[in-house]
Amino acid sequence: MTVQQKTKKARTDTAEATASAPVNIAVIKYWGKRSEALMLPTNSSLSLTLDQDQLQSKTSVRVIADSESEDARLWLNGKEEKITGRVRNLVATMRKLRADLEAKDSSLPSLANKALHMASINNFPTAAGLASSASGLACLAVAIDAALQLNLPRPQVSALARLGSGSACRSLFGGFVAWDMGSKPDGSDSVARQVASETHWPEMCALILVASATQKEMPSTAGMQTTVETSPLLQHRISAVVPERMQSIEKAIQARDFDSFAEITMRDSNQFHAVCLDTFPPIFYLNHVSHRVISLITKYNEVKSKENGRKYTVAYTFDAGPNAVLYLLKDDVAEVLRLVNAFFPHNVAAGAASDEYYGMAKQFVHAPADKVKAEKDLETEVLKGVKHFEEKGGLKRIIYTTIGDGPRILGTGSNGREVSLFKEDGFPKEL
Ligand SMILES: Nc1ncnc2c1ncn2[C@@H]1O[C@H](COP(=O)(O)OP(=O)(O)OP(=O)(O)O)[C@@H](O)[C@H]1O
Ligand SMILES: C[C@@](O)(CCOP(=O)(O)OP(=O)(O)O)CC(=O)O
Repeated sequence: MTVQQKTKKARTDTAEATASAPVNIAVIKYWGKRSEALMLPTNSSLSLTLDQDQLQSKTSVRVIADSESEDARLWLNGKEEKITGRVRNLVATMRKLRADLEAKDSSLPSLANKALHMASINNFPTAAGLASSASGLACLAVAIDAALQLNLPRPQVSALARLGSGSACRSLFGGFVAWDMGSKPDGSDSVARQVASETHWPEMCALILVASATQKEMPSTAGMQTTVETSPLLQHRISAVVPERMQSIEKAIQARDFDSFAEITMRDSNQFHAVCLDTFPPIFYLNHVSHRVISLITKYNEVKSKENGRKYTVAYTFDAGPNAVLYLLKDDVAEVLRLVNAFFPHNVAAGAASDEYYGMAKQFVHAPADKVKAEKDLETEVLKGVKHFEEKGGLKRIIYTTIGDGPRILGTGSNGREVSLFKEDGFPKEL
């Protein structure tokens, strides 16, 4: 082998990258597209990026150097998946960007027309209303960008991730992220941007009450399409509600004004589910457990307000599924968690072991002795005011997390061997 051949081989061998990306949970919900082809929304939205140390997608992408074909293959959680039209589009668009670079500079390794292997894992339930498509597609776009050595700026990777799933464009940034709907027909002004970084409001955190970890009946894509076609309430939401809410919630975030943030968040979740009910035929994402969570939080906010003078201590929000995401400040987590426990007692015998059920939330479960009496009184007052207290049935798991950063490149080329999801032969490692 000549020196030149060796250099070329070494270069093409390193065309692999592994990335991780976070989940984001919206407080102003995206629901509806004005262009399916360009993945453009009917309204702006805003989300909080959750810490990827708790919830994350991890994806490796490898360019198969000695391949003759332009195959693209995807393994999700260890199983090969059929590639959807959207992922195909994402891959084709990114390959085209690489081909343009190679056409301009013939010294670049040829990566654009080689087979691409993609492997991804989620460390939480997939397609269960926990925004796996957001972290998953964001991660894929970041890993392809690195594997194809495109080095695109984050806003451009965000726009590419959007082709895979709308909400994914927000997972490209940490902290508080807006997706401005834009108005141009080509979608060039429909972009995500960071409103405030993950360090802006360090007290903000989230408790996710998992009511179901199974796949939902109506996927978001199909659900929102039917809503756009049939719901008059959606039109009102788009024109008269969201524009004002986007401005108000951005202001609340900048000012760290939890009362305003919480009220807008809960109202927007309520309206999103009202729009689902206004869809014909109707879509139901909330279940009885979700309704019980709403009653509990509403009562708790009311009782707590007399004590701390704040209008709201906790804000709930629900995506396209029954799981509740509670946004609250760190100092209130322990009390809220113990209240949730009193309302939804965790039955170790019937469910997951305690560690699995609570995860990181376990640190908050036991009340310090000096708080026991005060908390018991508050608990009694809240619980006596909430209906359905005696009912059985409850939560599958509780996840405690904070606000986190955007995607991370975990390794590239031969420096990424240890973190890679691939074996030497370019096929996924056993999980
Ligand atoms: N890590 C991943 N890599 C690539 N694609 C993924 C990944 N995780 C999820 N997906 C894709 O996203 C789909 C799930 O999206 P869906 O919108 O149905 O659920 P969700 O994102 O969990 O819920 P929601 O967006 O309503 O909160 C999966 O079937 C898969 O096609
Ligand atoms: C309820 C939501 O979570 C809907 C998310 O929808 P998706 O982004 O999953 O839909 P597609 O763009 O069709 O892939 C609200 C939100 O995240 O803003």
